[in-house]
Amino acid sequence: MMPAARVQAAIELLDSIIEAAKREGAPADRLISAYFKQRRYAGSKDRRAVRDLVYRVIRYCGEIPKSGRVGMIALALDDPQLIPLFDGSTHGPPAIGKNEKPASPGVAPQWLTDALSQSGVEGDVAAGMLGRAPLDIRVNTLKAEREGLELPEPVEALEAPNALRIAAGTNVDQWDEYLDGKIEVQDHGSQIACIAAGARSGEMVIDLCAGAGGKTLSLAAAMGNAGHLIACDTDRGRLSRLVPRANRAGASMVQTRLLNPKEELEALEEYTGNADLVLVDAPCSGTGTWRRKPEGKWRLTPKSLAAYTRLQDDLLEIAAKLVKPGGRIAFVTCSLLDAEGADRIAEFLERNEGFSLKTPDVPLGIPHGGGVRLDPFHHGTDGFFVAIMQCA
Ligand SMILES: C[S@@+](CC[C@H](N)C(=O)[O-])C[C@H]1O[C@@H](n2cnc3c(N)ncnc32)[C@H](O)[C@@H]1O
Repeated sequence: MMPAARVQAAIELLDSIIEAAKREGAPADRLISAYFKQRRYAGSKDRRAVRDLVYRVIRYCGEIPKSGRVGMIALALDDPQLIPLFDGSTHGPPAIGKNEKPASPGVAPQWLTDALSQSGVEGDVAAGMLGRAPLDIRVNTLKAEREGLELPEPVEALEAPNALRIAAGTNVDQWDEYLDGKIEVQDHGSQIACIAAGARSGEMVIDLCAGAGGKTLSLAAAMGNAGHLIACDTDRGRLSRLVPRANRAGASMVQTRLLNPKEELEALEEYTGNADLVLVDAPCSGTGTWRRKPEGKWRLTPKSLAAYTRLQDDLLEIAAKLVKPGGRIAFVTCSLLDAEGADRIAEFLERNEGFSLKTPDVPLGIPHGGGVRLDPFHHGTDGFFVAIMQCA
């Protein structure tokens, strides 16, 4: 593909990403894969270049652009090398018209930048949310130790005791060490959140929102496979992906339980008042994961944010019923909005006088809103809020 054709392809893709963001359609990475499946003539360099342009525009524009073209024009005004590629050639975009209004640059739509700013996220910290994510792995201590583990590529040891960072884009899932379950892909921030939860051997632990088990496997390793670890979720597909991962990791202690929304406690009746630890890794807006899915800033609405916060409250109430006296709740969201962190905790503690905050014992993070916060700018991790509440 000629460079101008790549720009035009990126504009077309942006149009579909913008449409999908408005009507809760497919995420950008899926739309990009589908686009190239139908255009086999595009080689790997073309795909990489188009993808890169698409994500640069998404990162660059704050408000959702009116069209892919005005988004690309905004980027071109910031990167003049792109301007001559609006050349009107057969497969390229028409020249930029004098009256064409470019999309406005920014971190996120105004309502979200305001909410972030009220949560203490501004300037470099806010801009850092749209950087590029590294690739972090966790050494699975059920099968290996970080010290002395030989891996095919150079790695950097991080603060979490089993965390390593490697070059983004490395295909670790083809490494023997991955296939043997000695390593897992897990963001450093997610590893820190599990450390904060402090799961110990022999405990009764409920991972209430286990998904495909990213944190479950980390908890199983911390527990040395001893005790009880119940991985729950309302999403059958995600839970079913957890099972082979647990097998590969040798996490034989993990039991899964599929929940029905609004009937979670019925399914977990036998554990009521019995858990040493309930991890609530709650569904959230994902503002802390914009490095991986920057279009998330265009997909979120005040209404969907409010729905997340209601669900977070409900899940915390469920956790409060499961935990035993002296036990604890670890509340985690991958969000930097106080609405999904400090505010949820404050309201929970108001409703539940028997619980008190415990300072998370973690090697990284900034105390914030009763818990700790991690962010891409300060810590090079995804954005996370983690709080621990102990039952009297
Ligand atoms: C942030 S994700 C969990 C990620 C996972 N813990 C990990 O580390 O990979 C939140 C999960 O909550 C699940 N969920 C949504 N509503 C739920 C509910 N009412 N009860 C339990 N899980 C729920 C979602 O299906 C989703 O998998």
